[in-house]
Amino acid sequence: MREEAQQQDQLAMATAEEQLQQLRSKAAELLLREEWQESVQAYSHFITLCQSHISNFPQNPNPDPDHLPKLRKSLCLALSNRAEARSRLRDFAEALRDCDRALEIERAHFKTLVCKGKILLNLNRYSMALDYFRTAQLDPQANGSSVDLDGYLQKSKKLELMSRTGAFDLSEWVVNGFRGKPLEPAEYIGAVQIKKSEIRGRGLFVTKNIDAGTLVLVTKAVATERGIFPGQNLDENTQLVMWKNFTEKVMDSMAKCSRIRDLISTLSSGEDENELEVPEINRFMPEAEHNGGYHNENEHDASRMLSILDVNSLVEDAISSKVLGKNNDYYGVGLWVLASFINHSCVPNARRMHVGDYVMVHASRDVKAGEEITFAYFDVLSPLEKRNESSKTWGFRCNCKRCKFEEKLYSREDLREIEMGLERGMDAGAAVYKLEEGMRRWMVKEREKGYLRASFWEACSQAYYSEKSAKGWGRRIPPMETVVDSVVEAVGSDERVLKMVAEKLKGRGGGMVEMERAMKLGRGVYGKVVKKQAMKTLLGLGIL
Ligand SMILES: C[S@@+](CC[C@H](N)C(=O)[O-])C[C@H]1O[C@@H](n2cnc3c(N)ncnc32)[C@H](O)[C@@H]1O
Repeated sequence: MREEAQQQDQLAMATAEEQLQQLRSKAAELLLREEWQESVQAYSHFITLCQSHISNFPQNPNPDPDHLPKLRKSLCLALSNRAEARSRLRDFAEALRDCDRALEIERAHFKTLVCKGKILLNLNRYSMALDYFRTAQLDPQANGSSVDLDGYLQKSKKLELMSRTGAFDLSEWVVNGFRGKPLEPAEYIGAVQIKKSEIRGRGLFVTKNIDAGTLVLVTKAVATERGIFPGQNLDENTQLVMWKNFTEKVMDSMAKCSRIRDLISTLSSGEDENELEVPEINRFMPEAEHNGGYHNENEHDASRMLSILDVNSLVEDAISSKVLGKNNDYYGVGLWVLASFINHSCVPNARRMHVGDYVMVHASRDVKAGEEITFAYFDVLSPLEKRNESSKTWGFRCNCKRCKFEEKLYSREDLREIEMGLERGMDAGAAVYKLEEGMRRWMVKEREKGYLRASFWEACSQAYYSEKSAKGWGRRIPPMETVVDSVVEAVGSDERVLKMVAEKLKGRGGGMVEMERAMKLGRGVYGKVVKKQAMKTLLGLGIL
């Protein structure tokens, strides 16, 4: 009778064994076929069964002494493979959990170490990724493995260095006419902190003096949505579809990652902005420990999320940004969390450059320690009234110092006369002359002259573009360089100002001073990530 029971037990074990085998082969096959979702399901089934075998082992001891270690090994490999499949589905949080469980079973499991390293690289946690690749390299399997471990090691070292120093260089890509892949940037946070802003709510501030072109931050989008539309012709329906896709992508990233949920929860939804908490900058560091502590589901109800996206999403190709090497018909929208703390100002001091899914924010002029970093949400080389209209469409009334200054001055009849004159076709040189005269009468300070010249940029550029007009007005209007320097001092470098200076330089030739002015303006527009020779190529000054 006892023998019979034993035989039945053995039969049951053999059947269970077979079932495990079959499940494992099926999951492995799905993984090989890159059917990630199905493979996750099959591995989950296998893992549950395997775990129940392990926990029932004391009641059903197997005569094979290696049975338990074999089960544990299979479980470790299954967890590792499920992590791989989950990471391909970009479900990094669950994939990391699987890696950690596999490493609990086998501390130096080669495949899991590599998988965890790759996931950490994807999450921009470069130094942690480096640690895992280094540990994997110690494994004897590393030599015979098909994994390009050296490649991963080099990549994480390079990214770790870039993330620590901000030493990015896009020059090669620029010089090669944007052929091939641009450099893959690392996330980087320069000398900045988040503080209460006099403009509104919170803002980003520099903690030390920086010069034009210095990188302030590089951060990866939570999600982007892009398309090519001939003539940038996006009808309302297309816009709606893009927006819907974009919001779905953001929601998906939030569902998968508690860190993203936590960071998005710091953003403004446009309500009571002055009362919002001021988060520590460390919270946004890619290597920051995340305690997964965000739990309030209500905070992220759909309507609040839509408001957050409405207030904080950025269009890639905008007035204060540059997407190098893009097609003219390109349109892209995205959410970059840390960049969302940057307020608008009509005297902005920063611009951004979009490379892949990353945004690089850099100073567009020299900035002093303690100053707030701002960029232009809309065109600031335009008069007050036009800027007021633009800020209205953004849902706020601009609270910057230039607007306050110009509002006070706006009651002046003679200022309005110049505007009306220009509308009626007044000669641009005459308008510039009247403006300069007016500024003397109104006792406008040197610094503030740049504000008004930026407001009348259209007239200024016409007056200086045409040699005839510039010569005709001779000494009655200031030299172009004076106007350019004061406008750039006020609103930072701008492509239109740079183009004018570069064209004059090409036309008349120029000395060291002129070239240095053009290069500094170039650094303000493109950032120091484009070095001197590449900058000359961009400005078409290669032959000078
Ligand atoms: C992307 S957020 C900027 C960060 C925001 N201040 C915060 O505390 O999260 C954009 C919002 O900031 C405010 N804002 C930005 N620039 C402004 C300006 N120049 N004047 C008034 N409000 C501004 C507006 O409420 C706008 O909707």
